[in-house]
Amino acid sequence: MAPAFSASLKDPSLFVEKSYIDGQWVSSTSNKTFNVYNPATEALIGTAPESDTKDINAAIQAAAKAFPAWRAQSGRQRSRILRKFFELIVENKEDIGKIITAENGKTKGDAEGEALFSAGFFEWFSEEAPRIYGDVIPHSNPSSRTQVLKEPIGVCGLITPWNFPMAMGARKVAAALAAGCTVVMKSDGLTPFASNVLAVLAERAGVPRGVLNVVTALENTPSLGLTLCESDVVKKISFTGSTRVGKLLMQQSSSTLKKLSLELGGNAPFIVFDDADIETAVTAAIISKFKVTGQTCVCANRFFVQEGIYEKFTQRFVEEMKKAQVGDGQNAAVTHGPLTNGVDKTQEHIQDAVSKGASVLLGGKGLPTIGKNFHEITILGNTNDSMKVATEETFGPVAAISMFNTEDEVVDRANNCKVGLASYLMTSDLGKAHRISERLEFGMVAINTGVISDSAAPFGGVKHSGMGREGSKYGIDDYVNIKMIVTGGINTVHSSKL
Ligand SMILES: NC(=O)c1ccc[n+]([C@@H]2O[C@H](COP(=O)([O-])OP(=O)(O)OC[C@H]3O[C@@H](n4cnc5c(N)ncnc54)[C@H](O)[C@@H]3O)[C@@H](O)[C@H]2O)c1
Ligand SMILES: O=CCCC(=O)O
Repeated sequence: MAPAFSASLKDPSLFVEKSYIDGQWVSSTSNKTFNVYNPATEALIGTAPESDTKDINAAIQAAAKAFPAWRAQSGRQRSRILRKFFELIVENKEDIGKIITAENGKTKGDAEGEALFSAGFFEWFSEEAPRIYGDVIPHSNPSSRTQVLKEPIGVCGLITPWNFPMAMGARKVAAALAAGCTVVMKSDGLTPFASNVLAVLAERAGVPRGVLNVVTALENTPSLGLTLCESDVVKKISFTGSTRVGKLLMQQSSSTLKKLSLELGGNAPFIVFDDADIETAVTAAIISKFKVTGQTCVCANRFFVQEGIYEKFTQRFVEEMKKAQVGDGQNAAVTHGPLTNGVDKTQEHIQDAVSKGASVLLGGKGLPTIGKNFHEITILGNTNDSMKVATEETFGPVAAISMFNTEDEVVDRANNCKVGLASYLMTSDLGKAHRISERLEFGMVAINTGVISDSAAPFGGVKHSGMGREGSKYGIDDYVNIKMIVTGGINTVHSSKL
């Protein structure tokens, strides 16, 4: 028998094959489980409970029971716990990285980077927790006073994806806990174990029982999502994933009129103007397109390169990406791991583009000799806006490059999509950078960089990319209700004049 995966960890207790409900590690009451496989080796990593509606209802009840005491703690008290949480993630980053690589496939560097990215949200929100200020507003009537309080919403249902199995949960949990909310997190069935590490470390950091509950499921995911949406006890849903599922959750939440945060799909334009610094543009393109082998929601999807720089940019981009090494993310020499689940869509998009006239400048094929989830790093030239690489998010390692001539043309083409999450523009002209940024219909614009995310920056989209913001000083707003208190009958004549 192969040694258990947990034996490869410095601290095997970080790897737990259960759900975490009301401070206990539990199986599903149905006793059903599902298997989790390494996308690189296809080896079984472990099994997790196939939780059902009874299990998630137990988690909802636990979160409701824990809410009054958690909200009653001061922001400073919650801050100390969140700070400890941050420190524990940093201390355990190597083991966390190993778990992320095993279940998601991303490389060691990306996986440990994700651990630190996750830790950053706990650090940031530990600093925000004591500063959830209200307001005092001058009333129109001189004998009245108006105060505004920001109060925690209550129990929150968090649904997270597989592409950042720890960080997308951390982004939500840290903000929710800082605000004084309690949570039920439904992790992704492909990647449940890094989410479970959050529960292990929450307990060690001193998060009281019931405040954070983590429920695992694969096939039962839709029914658990429905239960969270339809529960009157759950006051808010925060979801990261596709636009299709985000819309479904919004519909399902209408009967209980929940507050929603939806971080959904993107179709990011990456615009390179003639006056761009070529090396800056190539470096940014590599990061934004091929991070996690093209599986991030902020990955560049459509490259628009101005006529005068098209050949030079394309040639340098291809030259650099030829150095990429695709393989098992555990291997230190590997720069790009397998796809967690997107080889078919990647192939479909390439074939569609080629059939409509695109040229393959690099890669183009799957890599079944390494494993069914591997795909070559691919760059396509001469793409156009009718191809699937332009109309849909590929979520795979394909850079689709097309040429443009004028500012107006590129702004129109970039905005010509239903979604609006991330966008990138490369130029040395400051005026143009501002002008174009203001015309782009996207929640986020990156100028001369391929790195868009930071715990201090508001992350989120417009149009069909969703609503709400995560991280930053705005991130808390998604987890509080505003309460107004008006006091009347205040005698405005000072006592000395009475
Ligand atoms: N905006 C962001 O921050 C962000 C981050 C990561 C991924 N994404 C988007 O997610 C998509 C890729 O992920 P995917 O295809 O796995 O997305 P998906 O929407 O199918 O899955 C995301 C999560 O939703 C869960 N889910 C699926 N059906 C559900 C249902 N009926 N009820 C409740 N939960 C359900 C899945 O188990 C998973 O945990 C891309 O479009 C990407 O852009 C967005
Ligand atoms: O994939 C979604 C989030 C990725 C990021 O914040 O960089």
